Amino acid sequence: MEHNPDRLALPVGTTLDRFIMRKQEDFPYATGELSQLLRDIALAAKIVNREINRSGLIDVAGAYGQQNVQGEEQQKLDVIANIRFIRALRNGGEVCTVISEEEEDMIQTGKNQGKYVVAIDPLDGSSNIDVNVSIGTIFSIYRRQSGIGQEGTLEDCLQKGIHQVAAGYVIYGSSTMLVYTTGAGVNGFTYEASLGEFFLSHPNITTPKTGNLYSINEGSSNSFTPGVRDFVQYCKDQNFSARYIGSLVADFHRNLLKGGIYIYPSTNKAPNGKLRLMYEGNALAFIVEQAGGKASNGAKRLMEIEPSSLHERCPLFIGSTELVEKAEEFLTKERQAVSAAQEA
Ligand SMILES: O=P(O)(O)OC[C@H]1O[C@](O)(COP(=O)(O)O)[C@@H](O)[C@@H]1O
Ligand SMILES: [Mg+2]
Ligand SMILES: [Mg+2]
Repeated sequence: MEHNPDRLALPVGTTLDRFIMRKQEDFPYATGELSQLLRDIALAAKIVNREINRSGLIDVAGAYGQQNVQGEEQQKLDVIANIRFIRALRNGGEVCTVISEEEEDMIQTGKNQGKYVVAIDPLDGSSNIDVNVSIGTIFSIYRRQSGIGQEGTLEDCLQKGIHQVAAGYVIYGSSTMLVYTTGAGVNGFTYEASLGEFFLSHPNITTPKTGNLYSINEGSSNSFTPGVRDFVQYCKDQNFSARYIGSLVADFHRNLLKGGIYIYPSTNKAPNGKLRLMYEGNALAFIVEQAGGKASNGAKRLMEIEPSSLHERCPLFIGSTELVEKAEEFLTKERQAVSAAQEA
């Protein structure tokens, strides 16, 4: 944000609700359901924000004692956030079906008139909850393909990222922000807890074409493929800074604003990487592209991957266009070397 010495004297500004309403006025034939859906998500985000803020004081921190569908240890806040977002989406009435990282199957809201399907990672970076480090929520919104009046179908849920009508994330950090796109740029809103409102703080976010930050879990470097290893070496040769929080939302948000690349590659342990296409990858890919950046699985545009299951994983290379393209160059060389070896 540009420094403005008068800023402190200014009123806080445009609320998220007013911003959504103004955008709605740009589309007089739109019915307002998507706008209402974004408001429902913002409401759930405020509730989850409250739970996170006081998690050290009341019994909502720590392990829940069960594993989710991915075989990962659930934290109490994973479960709470999942309940809160699903409840808000069900009560809102615009959504027929929700898919969540925390749920094995589709969740039918019972609102069969709803035109939309939502994919959500209710709490991202949950290993950072107990240590007061930034965590987040990630969501994608799709228009249903099946006819109104019945439950949403698997086909409604398994759409390519390019079909998202909106996507966003909430970062619960040193301040709480909601960042979203409906395909006409990216805007960020900062939460003012005493007023209970998100205010427009980062209008028209654009990401730098390049940057000097690289974010990858180098603890797994023994199982990186040669292309990834070479790209990481390239980053070091350029004297880039390594930054890795371990909460995708927080790592992504920093790089979006400052320029850089985030990588979660395929490794020996996780041949398709760790991140989930439907709950994490596609939403951030839509946002980064709308901000002028790029997202890829190393071989193709992430949003063009045809999903085949709700919880499928994908390698992720996301951030400043020049850096993602550079990483893709190294991966292309790796693939060429593999096929040359196979032919020999
Ligand atoms: O510890 P690792 O393997 O680097 O994993 C960190 C990544 O895993 C995740 O925590 C997965 O998200 P969840 O907390 O939603 O399961 C990402 O947010 C994060 O970037
Ligand atoms: Mg996550
Ligand atoms: Mg999660």
